[in-house]
Amino acid sequence: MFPVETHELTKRYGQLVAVDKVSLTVRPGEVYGFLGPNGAGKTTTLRMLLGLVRPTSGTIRLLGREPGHLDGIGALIEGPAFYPYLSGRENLRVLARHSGCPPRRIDIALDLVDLTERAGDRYGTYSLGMKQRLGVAAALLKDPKLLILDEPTNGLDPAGMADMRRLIRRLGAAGKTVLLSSHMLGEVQQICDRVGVVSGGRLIAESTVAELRGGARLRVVADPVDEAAALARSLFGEDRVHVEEGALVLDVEAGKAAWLNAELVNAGIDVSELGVRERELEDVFLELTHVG
Ligand SMILES: Nc1ncnc2c1ncn2[C@@H]1O[C@H](COP(=O)(O)OP(=O)(O)OP(=O)(O)O)[C@@H](O)[C@H]1O
Repeated sequence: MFPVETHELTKRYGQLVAVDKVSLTVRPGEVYGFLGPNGAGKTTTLRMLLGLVRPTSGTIRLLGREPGHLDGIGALIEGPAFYPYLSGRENLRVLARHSGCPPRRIDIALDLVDLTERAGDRYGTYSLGMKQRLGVAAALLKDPKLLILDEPTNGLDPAGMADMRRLIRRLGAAGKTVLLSSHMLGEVQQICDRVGVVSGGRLIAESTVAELRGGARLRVVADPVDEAAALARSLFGEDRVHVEEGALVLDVEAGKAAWLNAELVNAGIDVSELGVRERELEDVFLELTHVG
C-alpha cells in the first residue's frame, strides 16, 4: 500500500483546468517533493488530498483509504492559525485538547521541531521560521505516518530554511512519509528522495532527483573539435554528442571516459581536458517546464 496514490486526479474551475489528470505515487518512508512554478496546481492537489477541495474527476487513496479522513495524517497547508498571546506550548495544548491527543505528545512534538527552549514564549514573538516549525509541531501532535506540507520553506530566510530542511530530513529519517510542495528546486534537491514535477496542472515527470538529472555528462576539450565530434558520434550516436562553447558534451555515463579518451588519442586527436559535468536540476526543470 502506498501512503499517497492518485489516479488521473483533475480539478476544473470553470474553463480553467487547475489540476489535469495527475497520477502520482508517494512511497512509504520517503520525502517526496511536489515541485512546480507558482500556479502549477500544487496547493489545489494537496487540498484535494486532504478532502478540502472536491476533485472534478479521478481517484485518491490516502493510507489505503478514500480522502476526507485524517487518521495517521498531519498537514500544514495554510499558514497555521495560532493565538499570538499564548505561548507555543499553550497553543499546542489547545490543539491537543481539541483533537484528543495525549498531553505528552506536546513535548515530543516541540522537541522534534527544536522549539523546546522557546516553548514558553508567546507565539506573537516568534520568527517566521519558528512559526512554521510550530505549525509542523501541530501537524505532528497525533504522531502521523504521513505529513503533508504545503511550501514549508516559503518566505523563510536562509537560516529558517536550513532549520526547516534539517527538520524535514529528521522526520524522513524517523520513518515518516513526507509529501511537500515547493517552487524552489534547490530545496527539493537537498531534502527529497523523489520528486514530481508539475506544470500547468500536469505531472510531467516523477522520479528520483538523480534520475531526473539524467546522470552525468562528459565534457571533452579536444582538437580538432570537428573530428572529435564526428568520432564521438560514430561511437555513441548523433543525438548524444553536442558541441558547446568549443567543447564536446556527451550524454554518456562517466565510466566511458577512459575508453573515449583512448579512442580519440588513437585517432590522433589531441585531448586537453576530460571531465564529468553534473546537470543541474535547475536546467532539467527549465527544460521540462519550458520556463525562462
Ligand atoms: N478556488 C479557486 N477558484 C478559481 N481558480 C482557482 C481556485 N484555486 C486555485 N485556482 C487556480 O488554479 C490554478 C492552480 O492554483 P494552485 O494554487 O493550486 O497553484 P500552486 O501550484 O499551488 O501555486 P502557488 O505556489 O502560487 O500556490 C491557478 O491558476 C489558480 O489561480
